[in-house]
Amino acid sequence: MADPIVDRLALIGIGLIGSSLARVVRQQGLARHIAVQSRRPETVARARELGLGDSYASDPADAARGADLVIVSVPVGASGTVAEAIAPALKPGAIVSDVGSVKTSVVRQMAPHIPDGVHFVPAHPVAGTEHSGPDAGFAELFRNRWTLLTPLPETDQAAVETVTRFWVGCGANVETMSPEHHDMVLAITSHVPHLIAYNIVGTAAHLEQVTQSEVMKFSAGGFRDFTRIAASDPTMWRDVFLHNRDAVLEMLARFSEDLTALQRAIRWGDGDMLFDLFTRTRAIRRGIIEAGQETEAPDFGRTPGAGKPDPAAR
Ligand SMILES: NC(=O)C1=CN([C@@H]2O[C@H](COP(=O)(O)OP(=O)(O)OC[C@H]3O[C@@H](n4cnc5c(N)ncnc54)[C@H](O)[C@@H]3O)[C@@H](O)[C@H]2O)C=CC1
Ligand SMILES: O=C(O)C(=O)Cc1ccc(O)cc1
Repeated sequence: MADPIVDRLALIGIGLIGSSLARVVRQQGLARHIAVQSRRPETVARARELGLGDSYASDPADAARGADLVIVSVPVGASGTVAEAIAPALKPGAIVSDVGSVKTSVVRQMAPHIPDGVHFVPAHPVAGTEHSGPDAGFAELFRNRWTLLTPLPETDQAAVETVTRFWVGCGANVETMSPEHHDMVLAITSHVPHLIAYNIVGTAAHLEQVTQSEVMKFSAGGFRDFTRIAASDPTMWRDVFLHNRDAVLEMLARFSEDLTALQRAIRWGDGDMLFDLFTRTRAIRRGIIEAGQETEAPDFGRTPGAGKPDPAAR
């Protein structure tokens, strides 16, 4: 077990990400004390049953008081309200971070509330599943995954280093970039793919209603993969699209143009165009696997037990 990186860690929000952090922090000994917060008494009670923390609160300020590192793991649309609530309780020298899937909006919402003398290091672990809540977390979630940090140019370097060591302790690889760049990259690699999944499952469900066909019953592998992604948390994803609006709309416009080109190729029987694109995309996937960034068949949520709490980590 490594030396603790911080004395007192406050986890504001204890869903999939907050509870995965609680488990890995406990397992790796990254903090001496874990203060857990959640709004709803039922969730606090469940976190207590699971033994996720050393102390429990429903008021975010109570959890954040005296913490060296505060990690906010709530839907991105709630990050400003949470920052405002914890601000009076933050001690000088504390570090505030988050895990939100969108960064420009989170910085805009949270930064104005961060008191002088407190460091703000926004972060995004690019790791997750379609499950949510404190039961869904597991200690291995961040292992060999990226965590992207988006500190502002004036952010204290020592605070960035502490947050980097923290995520490395959780098993992640860490890279730093601007919030704007982050939001562009994630729009095409994560946000638009989720929108496509929500859309195709919605379209199929609509067809099912209209024709009484057996779309769902006989769905092939590709569609099943979409249904997994389209089962992701509605609140979280509503907030992602509302808060990364510009980048998502820009990437969607590009996507629609390319889709129209494919539509045309199909209509006019341009097999070469289809074959060339599919050959290039196959090479991209194989390149990713060869670079060791992905296994042949990611298994999130498919194997019974995957995505469930890790009893050894409690
Ligand atoms: N689910 C995923 O795969 C990933 C999620 N993220 C980000 O992590 C953050 C948390 O997501 P999850 O842990 O998946 O969500 P979750 O739904 O499992 O947990 C959310 C937590 O936030 C609390 N919460 C919800 N609304 C709130 C509000 N209005 N005010 C205060 N607290 C509120 C809930 O009580 C719960 O404790 C989000 O910002 C999301 O974008 C980042 C990487 C992956
Ligand atoms: O479940 C999946 O396939 C995901 O893509 C998980 C995920 C969701 C949101 C993020 O910001 C990062 C990762």
